Amino acid sequence: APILMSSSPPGSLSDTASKAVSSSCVSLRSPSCGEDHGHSQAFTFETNIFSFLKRVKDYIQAAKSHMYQLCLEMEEGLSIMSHYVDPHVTQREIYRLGKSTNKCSDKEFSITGRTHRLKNSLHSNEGKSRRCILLLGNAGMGKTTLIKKLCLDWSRDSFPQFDFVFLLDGKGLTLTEPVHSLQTLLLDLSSIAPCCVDPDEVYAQVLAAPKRVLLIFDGFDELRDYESLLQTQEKDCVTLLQKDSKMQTFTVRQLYSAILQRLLLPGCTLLLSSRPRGAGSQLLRRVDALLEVCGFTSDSIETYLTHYFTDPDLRASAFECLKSSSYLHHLCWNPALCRLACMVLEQGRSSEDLPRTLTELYDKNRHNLSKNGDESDSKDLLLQLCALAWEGVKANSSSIPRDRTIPTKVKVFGMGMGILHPQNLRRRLSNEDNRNLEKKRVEGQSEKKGKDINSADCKDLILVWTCAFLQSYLAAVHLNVLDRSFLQALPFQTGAKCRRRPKKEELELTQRIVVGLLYHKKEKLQHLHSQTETVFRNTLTSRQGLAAKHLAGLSYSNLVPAQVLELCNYVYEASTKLATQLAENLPESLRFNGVPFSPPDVFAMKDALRRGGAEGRNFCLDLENTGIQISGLRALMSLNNINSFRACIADVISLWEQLEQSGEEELLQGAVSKFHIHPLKATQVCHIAHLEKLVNIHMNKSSQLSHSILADGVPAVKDLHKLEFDLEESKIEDEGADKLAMVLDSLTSLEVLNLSQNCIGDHGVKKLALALKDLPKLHCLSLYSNEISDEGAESLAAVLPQMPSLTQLDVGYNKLQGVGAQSLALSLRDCKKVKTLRMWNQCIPYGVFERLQRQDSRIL
Ligand SMILES: Nc1ncnc2c1ncn2[C@@H]1O[C@H](COP(=O)(O)OP(=O)(O)OP(=O)(O)O)[C@@H](O)[C@H]1O
Repeated sequence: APILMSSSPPGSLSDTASKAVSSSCVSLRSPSCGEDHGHSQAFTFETNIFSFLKRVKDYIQAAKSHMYQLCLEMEEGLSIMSHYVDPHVTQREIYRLGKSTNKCSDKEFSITGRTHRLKNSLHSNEGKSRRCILLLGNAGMGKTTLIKKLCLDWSRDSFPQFDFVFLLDGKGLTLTEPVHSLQTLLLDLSSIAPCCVDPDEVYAQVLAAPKRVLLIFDGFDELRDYESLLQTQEKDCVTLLQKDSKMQTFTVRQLYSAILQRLLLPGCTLLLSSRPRGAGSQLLRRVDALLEVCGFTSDSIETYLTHYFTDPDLRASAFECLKSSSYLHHLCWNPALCRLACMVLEQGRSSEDLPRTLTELYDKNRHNLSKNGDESDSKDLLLQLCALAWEGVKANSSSIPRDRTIPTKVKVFGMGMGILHPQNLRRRLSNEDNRNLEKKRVEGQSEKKGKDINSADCKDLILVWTCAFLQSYLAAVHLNVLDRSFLQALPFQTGAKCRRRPKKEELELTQRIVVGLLYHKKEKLQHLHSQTETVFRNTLTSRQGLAAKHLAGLSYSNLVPAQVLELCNYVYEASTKLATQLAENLPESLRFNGVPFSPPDVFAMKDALRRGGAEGRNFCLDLENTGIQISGLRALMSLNNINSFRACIADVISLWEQLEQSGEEELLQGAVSKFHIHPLKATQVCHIAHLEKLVNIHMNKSSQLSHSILADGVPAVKDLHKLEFDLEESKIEDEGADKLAMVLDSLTSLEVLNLSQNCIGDHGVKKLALALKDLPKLHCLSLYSNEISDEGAESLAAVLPQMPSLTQLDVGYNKLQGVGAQSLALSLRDCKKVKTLRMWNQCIPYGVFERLQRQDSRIL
């Protein structure tokens, strides 16, 4: 709820409705009208307003109850009311990469690691309007569910700031006919809009107060899907749209595009959901807040299980099983996989029989699928679906193209098995339909799907794969069983140029599962195969050989960190043999900075590192900006072949605190001595506070950590040679400089300090100057482009001779004038070691700088 709470002040429809009609009120009262006449006209008008208001209000009420019904169900058989668990949502920062340029290059904006893992970060920025919110999350992480919950809450009056909520689906783009207007888009295509008695009136109200409208775009698979909508439109189309948005001559694409470009309904609030892959620089430039659904924590998994298993015995055994199967437990971080794990646990399997990989998790599930119906018939239908699934993965599509003809039998089978789901893109439900829907719900019936897909409305129905994981699994079965182009299933196949581009999620999953299927439960695959047992086995063996050879031939030094992580997941899915091969080849220094780490990623990584350890290998890990959980850090630190590591300072401190509390001395010892922060580049304001906290521990000033292991200080602090403050969107200013000055004297190894472009003024530089003389090794100091004037320059000049190692000082582009420049130059005479002093700026009077430079050539 807080996502939207602060975005606009609460109001009521009556306020805005009266505002909406007030302009027409003026035009209705003609000045030529006589008194009496005017009175009676005003009377009719007021009656009109009342009925107008009533009709719009009725529509809103109907929309709410309709939405309530449609959003109650998370997926078939699971109700939000009973099964919803609050997912972990974090706020991320969007920032510019190159701050000194004005160019808007594609790379200028990037989504970087999580800035903070605060659950309530959504409360921040109170009062700042958030007109466009982007919700990111991988497949199955719960974006749609979160949106449904939000809609459900609106239907129960939890968002008084919005009179209207419309939900638009990315799949709507498959409707290509130019027959829509903004009005029909909102009132007919919004998947949660009810039937409307008087669309014109409702639409007028929407236009009159767009600030009270929330428009949600869901079902866009990747950021790049939005990106193509943001490309500029043809001029004519824009003019037409702005002139008359009621004309039914536009395509859904044109309308979506105009809304996203803020040409239509510019004042409304937009909530967009997407998977994080694909470039999104244009979109990110337009976004005010960026949220990420990070799935379930251990606690939420427990809550989910408690809701799922109502029988106490089953629940207890499910908890027990999950505890014993570490990887399965880690997979449950993804809500869709958590649900699947529960379905497997429901079968009351013994711990040994639980899935150990993603492939096995789906394998167990497929086994249920193929039980139904006539064996050979269902096998054939399943294989046809598998082929379709692979087509979709290749085309990066989570639905079956509308022009793709498929035998009805396959459709019905797919829907019956819960593999495909029919989605109606145009909801023109009559009141009668609504009543029927309600009746069915009350009676607990679900719609008869086989009939649905063949009904007259078929052209508006689209078949969607119910789950990305399942689609990938089926595609993998296809590649393994039928497809001759098995080679496509090997990772990192594409040419050097495409290599660095992030792979589509389904393709990555498919590749993992293909290799998983090669090694696990071969009998099950053979069941789908038409070859003889010997031929089948030979094919498998030769493919295993191909996979091993392919991995052996990879050039590990050319892989980007995300690919190294992908490989770890890949081999974990496959076999011990491949895993050992990987462990031998892993680079010693593993820099994952900026690569998101989920709990299963940590598990697979740990497995690979552990195997490396068995081969006598040691590793250095960089886990900054990976969003790794503290439990994940702890798991990796429990390995004894990690030489050094770095991660978010605040998280590492929390880990130390946990280890001290639990009395795990050995682990604490390792986590302290192996941690390093050099070179440190602070990019966010919170990093200053983190450093301060670390230095306080180093100085034994922390109340939380008092262990004897820390008595000699923190090696990471002692070994910091280079410190840079390159804050995005923000500056450290005098306040930050003040804080920094307090910790500087602990950084005894510091050689390079870069504080350029940080709005530091005289006050800040005075404090810094006092601390700088205590840094025995500092040889390079940059205060380039700050706000230091003569006073600050003088305080710097005063300490310069006391800085024994300084060789380079940069105070260029500040505000010092002749006096400051002269003091610095004078002081320079006593600093034999200094090689360069940069101090030019346009405030230094003409001639002064030149004279100083002539006197001392070190001045630049
Ligand atoms: N908060 C939640 N509480 C309980 N179950 C959840 C929650 N979020 C998701 N799920 C389960 O996971 C399934 C998948 O979630 P959802 O469809 O919302 O994911 P998504 O992020 O929209 O994925 P995709 O990108 O593939 O569309 C849901 O059908 C539901 O069973």
